Amino acid sequence: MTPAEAVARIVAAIDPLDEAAARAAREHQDRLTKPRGALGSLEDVAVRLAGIAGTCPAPIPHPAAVAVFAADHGVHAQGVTPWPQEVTAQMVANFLAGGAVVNAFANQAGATVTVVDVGVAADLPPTPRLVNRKIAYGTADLSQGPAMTREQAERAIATGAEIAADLVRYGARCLIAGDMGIANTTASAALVSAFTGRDPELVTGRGAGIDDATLRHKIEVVRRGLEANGLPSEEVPAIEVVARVGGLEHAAIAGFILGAAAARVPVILDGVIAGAGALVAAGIAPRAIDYCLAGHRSAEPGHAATLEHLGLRPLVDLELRLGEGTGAVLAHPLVCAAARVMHEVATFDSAGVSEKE
Ligand SMILES: O=C(O)c1ccc[n+]([C@@H]2O[C@H](COP(=O)([O-])O)[C@@H](O)[C@H]2O)c1
Ligand SMILES: Cc1cc2nc[nH]c2cc1C
Repeated sequence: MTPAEAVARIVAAIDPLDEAAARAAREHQDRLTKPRGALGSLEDVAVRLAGIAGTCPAPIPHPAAVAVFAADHGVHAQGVTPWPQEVTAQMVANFLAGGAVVNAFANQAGATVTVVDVGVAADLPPTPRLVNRKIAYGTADLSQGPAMTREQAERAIATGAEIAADLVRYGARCLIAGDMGIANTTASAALVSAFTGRDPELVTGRGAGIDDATLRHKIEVVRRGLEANGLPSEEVPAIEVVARVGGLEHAAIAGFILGAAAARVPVILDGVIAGAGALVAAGIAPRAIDYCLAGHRSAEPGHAATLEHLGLRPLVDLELRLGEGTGAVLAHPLVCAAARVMHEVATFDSAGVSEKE
């Protein structure tokens, strides 16, 4: 099977949400011993989970599995980040040793962390916990032309979908999309601008920490990258957009979302990189976004634009700007709580509580 055929097969496996289960969940919410709507957007989460699972109430989406997709970026050469490229590989080692923030948050949430090398620019020592699916030693510089070939993008998408299917097979009931890649907020800004049509100035941020002068330069690099790649354009398909200005981790995250949707398992999105991956997934299969929950809103400005464009409401807003899946892992207990309400809270009838007059 070619990578293009693999992607087409995953897309064909994505069904719409189960409307009857979602309707039953909304009706059940309204019978629970609380004023109607009192759980705010957690009620929408419970309804969404029922539509995803196709049952009411939905199973509690536990345990969660985090996949951290790691890759490097040719645009690093443009001086868009103060961090050396080696930090991507070094942080992969840190994830594998259990020493990163995502490991601590995942331990708290009872989630596993799987690290997937889709494009790190170094050979990583093989260890049983690292999934080596390297497609290239980093992308080409998007400010000069296409970051990758269409086939590379398709392979990364198919890889992300396979990882999602594997994690579900191993018992995950909720998937979390994380990333690691020095310079990937530049590629994210280019993707967000390409898909939302917003000016690079509005969607480019400070990433892992830059001064005002470097931010101005980064905005110009994003602008040059879009121009060099003929974007934005309605005529360019989403796979081609991620191939031209995205990263291998963005493409893999898009595939991971498609894979979660095909398996009818909820996927919690992290920050601007996962969000940009979701824009790609939406361009390939719009209904895949129905299987997504926005874990948090990142401080990176392109993330708010992304969530608005996708119509997703973030569960947590703590001004995080780390990536790795951290914001999504923090939201996982909230998603589980929303589901648990539907199993355990009494109804007005069962508890003998009088209803509003
Ligand atoms: O998730 C986010 O919204 C986010 C915001 C800022 C930075 N990051 C992380 O920081 C790295 C990229 O930052 P930079 O400045 O090198 O583009 C990459 O590893 C991301 O996971 C992540
Ligand atoms: C130290 C460090 C940790 C990270 N985790 C995700 N992106 C990161 C970027 C840096 C620089």
